[in-house]
Amino acid sequence: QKMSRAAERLRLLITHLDRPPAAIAGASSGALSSHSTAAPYTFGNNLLTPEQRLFYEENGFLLIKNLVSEEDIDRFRREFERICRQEIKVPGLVVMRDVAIAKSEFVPDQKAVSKLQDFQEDPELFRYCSLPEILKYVECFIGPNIMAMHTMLINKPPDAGKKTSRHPMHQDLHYFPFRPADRIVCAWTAMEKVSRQNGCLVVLPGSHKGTLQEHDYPEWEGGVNKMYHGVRGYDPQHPRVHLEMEKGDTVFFHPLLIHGSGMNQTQGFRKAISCHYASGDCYYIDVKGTTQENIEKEVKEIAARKYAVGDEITLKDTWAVRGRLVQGARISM
Ligand SMILES: CC(C)CC(=O)SCCNC(=O)CCNC(=O)[C@H](O)C(C)(C)COP(=O)(O)OP(=O)(O)OC[C@H]1O[C@@H](n2cnc3c(N)ncnc32)[C@H](O)[C@@H]1OP(=O)(O)O
Ligand SMILES: Nc1ncnc2c1ncn2[C@@H]1O[C@H](COP(=O)(O)OP(=O)(O)OP(=O)(O)O)[C@@H](O)[C@H]1O
Ligand SMILES: O=C(O)CCC(=O)C(=O)O
Ligand SMILES: [Fe+2]
Ligand SMILES: [Mg+2]
Repeated sequence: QKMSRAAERLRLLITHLDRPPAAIAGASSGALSSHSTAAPYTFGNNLLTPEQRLFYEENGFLLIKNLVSEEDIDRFRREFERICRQEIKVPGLVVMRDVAIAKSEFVPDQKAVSKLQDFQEDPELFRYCSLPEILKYVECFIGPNIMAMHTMLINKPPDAGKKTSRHPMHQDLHYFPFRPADRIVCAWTAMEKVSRQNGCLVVLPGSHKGTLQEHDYPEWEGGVNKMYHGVRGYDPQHPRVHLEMEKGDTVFFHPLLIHGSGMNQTQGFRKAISCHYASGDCYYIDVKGTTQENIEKEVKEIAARKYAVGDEITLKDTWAVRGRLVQGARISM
């Protein structure tokens, strides 16, 4: 059988150097030595086609059409609405409002909620993180031991006129005190059609091959949401790709991939659900003295207020309590 060009290129890239998942399950140090092979960002386990694998290696993301069923998405949407109406209370859940309305009167309605974070204690929403169709792809990027570390349901509101619905270009690794980066992946599923009009994801292809950059609040006149840091000195000339997606389409992306989302110029609330996964054999790092110190400071301030704890809480603690094993073994996380 004749190989496609992508398959041939990939074969040349990974000859003799591939890491079969079986070998990794028993030898975690091998799994963790990132960039030790010519195809460092993926595992060859026969799910990804050579074209898909090469695409992720080169671009740092992979879009899979129609991965999550309409029925599941409708269930997540109904659960989200129940939470907004305050019919259920979920331990640990963060309900975020857009900065443009943060100081106005609260109404228990989805119009007041721009994002849910940390829904790991909500069985219905957390079902997303354990969906077999998601996990089989996650395994291609981070191996068989899988922790769900960070969960979000984003309800990007119609822009209130100050462009605060934008999410500045950033690398998710800025928020994570664990490594290696190559054993972390985000799954992001569109809960409805997302387009440039309602603020789809925007990515800089190939940026995952760079290093973690300095992040800070962008200097935006209309205001910026809490913790929405952007890469410093963002170059608007860099080629961007807008990821327009249909309901159920899912993009997997690397935590160093620079991405953001534009303004929502429609009257609808643009919904997506996502989970960041890390390998169970990742390890925590101390971010002191690194570019991540500024976000650590903010996280600690919020944790101190929310849980009335002092400086003894570490950034690592805030992650270790939220992480949930969804497949394989929890080794060092
Ligand atoms: C990879 C991944 C991690 C990347 C990302 O997700 S980047 C974004 C990360 N975002 C987050 O982690 C969410 C952070 N947000 C939160 O923790 C919460 O929404 C809070 C900002 C703490 C507000 O929650 P809560 O304290 O329950 O709300 P309150 O209504 O009592 O407001 C307290 C003070 O915060 C202000 N506030 C609320 N929402 C926002 C906002 N969106 N942007 C900026 N400031 C905000 C609010 O005005 C109030 O301020 P003061 O009255 O104390 O001056
Ligand atoms: N100074 C900046 N720093 C960081 N990110 C930025 C900056 N300016 C814009 N962005 C981000 O770049 C991405 C694209 O922004 P933009 O507002 O152009 O959206 P868009 O979807 O391309 O809209 P349009 O169709 O109007 O061009 C968004 O993620 C936005 O938040
Ligand atoms: O859904 C979006 O707008 C992007 C959110 C995002 O990138 C994030 O919260 O890290
Ligand atoms: Fe992000
Ligand atoms: Mg624009």
